[in-house]
Amino acid sequence: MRTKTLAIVGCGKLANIVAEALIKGLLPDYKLIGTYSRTFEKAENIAKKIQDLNLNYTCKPCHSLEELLNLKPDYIVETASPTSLRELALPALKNGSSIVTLSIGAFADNDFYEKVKETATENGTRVHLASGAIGGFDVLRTVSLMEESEVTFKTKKGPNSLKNTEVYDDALQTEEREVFKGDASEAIALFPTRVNVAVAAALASTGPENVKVSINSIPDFVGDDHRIEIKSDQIHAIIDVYSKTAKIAGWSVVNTLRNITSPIAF
Ligand SMILES: NC(=O)C1=CN([C@@H]2O[C@H](COP(=O)(O)OP(=O)(O)OC[C@H]3O[C@@H](n4cnc5c(N)ncnc54)[C@H](OP(=O)(O)O)[C@@H]3O)[C@@H](O)[C@H]2O)C=CC1
Ligand SMILES: O=C([O-])CC(=O)C(=O)O
Repeated sequence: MRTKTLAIVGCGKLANIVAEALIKGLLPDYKLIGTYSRTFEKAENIAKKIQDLNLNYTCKPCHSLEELLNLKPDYIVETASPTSLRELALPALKNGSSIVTLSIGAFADNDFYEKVKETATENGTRVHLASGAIGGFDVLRTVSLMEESEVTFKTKKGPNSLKNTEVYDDALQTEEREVFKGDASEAIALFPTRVNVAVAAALASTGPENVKVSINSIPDFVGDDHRIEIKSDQIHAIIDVYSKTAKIAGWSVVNTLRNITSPIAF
């Protein structure tokens, strides 16, 4: 398979996991040719790590999305935010770049989701939703094809990860509480960068307005636990993923990129 060119948008913690995996040789089918982040130095940091390898290509830190798109990467890894995905998806897909994204919450907006599908189809490009901090998209999608189902999504978080949201108050440090109950669209509207996983599970199954989401704050809880349950006439499946940190989400991008070029796809 021809080597694919790759670019990264949003050069924070998860992007660095992807870059380190590439440096370790885990993404042999890709050349990382460009980086872009709101803070230029962060794009430079990753680009420098690649340049220091003295490979036969250049990794360019970009000052704007437009500059990055001009590099015409085959794939763009988006590890910035749902707002960033909204900004880049259509221009990237029209530019001939497929996208691997973690900011799946942006697709809770059905009009945007449909426009993305249409644009990708028209331009022969694709959007890959990385599994992030959850998994089981295969079983969710398969059951949804088979028959009607009900899907619930229950998350446990520590109170500190809810700071700077409107549900946070200091009492959460000592008392367990359900801080949100609603559907996946309402959840991402309230927590724009914290429940991409709920929208991802919903898109893989019954849709953001049909998946019932519950978020529970537990004192001293470290990490996140996401429990997805799908029930239909024939199937009852539970996908429960605890992660101490969000690193699994960065690794899921590496896994997705490997799957794209692998002769055996999972
Ligand atoms: N699906 C999933 O399971 C998960 C999804 N996520 C998603 O992944 C994203 C990245 O997570 P993480 O790496 O931990 O976060 P970080 O904050 O460490 O990194 C995000 C980076 O993207 C940059 N950025 C933010 N907005 C924009 C923008 N509009 N244009 C360009 N750059 C931008 C940030 O700005 P700057 O350069 O100024 O620092 C920062 O460097 C999260 O926002 C979340 O949406 C996260 C965890 C799990
Ligand atoms: O890390 C997690 O558990 C989930 C997360 O941030 C997201 O879905 O945006």
